Amino acid sequence: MRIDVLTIFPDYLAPVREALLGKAIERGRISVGVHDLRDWTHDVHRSVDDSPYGGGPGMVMKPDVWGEALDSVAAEAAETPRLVVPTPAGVPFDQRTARRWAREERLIFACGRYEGIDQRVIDDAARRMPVEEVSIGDYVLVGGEVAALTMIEAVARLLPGVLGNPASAEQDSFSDGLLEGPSYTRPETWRGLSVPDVLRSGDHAAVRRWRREQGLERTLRRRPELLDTLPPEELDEHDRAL
Ligand SMILES: NCc1ccc(-c2ccccc2)nc1
Repeated sequence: MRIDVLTIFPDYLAPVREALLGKAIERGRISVGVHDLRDWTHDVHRSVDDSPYGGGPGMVMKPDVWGEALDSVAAEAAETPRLVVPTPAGVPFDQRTARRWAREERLIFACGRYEGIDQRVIDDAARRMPVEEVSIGDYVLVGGEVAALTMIEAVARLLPGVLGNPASAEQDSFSDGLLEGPSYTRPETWRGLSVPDVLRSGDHAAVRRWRREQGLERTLRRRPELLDTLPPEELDEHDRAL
């Protein structure tokens, strides 16, 4: 998969080259291009924003600069990219979306700053490629870079050869629609707290049952709404009895 990021703060994306994702890039599992939007300005001040039509606080990012930048980055490879625009006004990002995007050949993340990007940039891009305006939560950041980094990590970890142990991607929270239960490791007792006996019993069926019950109880307590969207076959009568 090729991922491109357009931003006026390219250094904000430096963490993508660290640790696990950095290894995946070195191994060629993904390639990540980070581009400075100002490279597509033509004025001496390299300006990327202007005052909003209709008045109001803050500035809006200029369509002409974004249009040229997106045309140029999209043309860098043959495949039609999917354009992702992080915004507080977007559709909520979730694990389903991460799994869907993990099947894409190319993603481009357009990181806005200020009050956001002139809407015509998105409308024009949608004539040539799929575009998704996506939110990672109901809060406002100062720009889209942190959101892009978050979504890049959520997608990249699902790609073959990125995670050391692919099984953990299958078993992590949300993979079966439930939250993950608690985890434990040595020592067996720590500050007077002991590991649940079942996990040391060697009874793998019992461990599986216990972990599912823990996930269900945690989901019921912390995110009951997730149970509404669970496919009916996901919950057997034992689960429902909890
Ligand atoms: N859903 C989180 C999120 C995503 C993007 C932004 C943002 C803020 C300012 C300018 C451009 C994007 N804020 C919050």
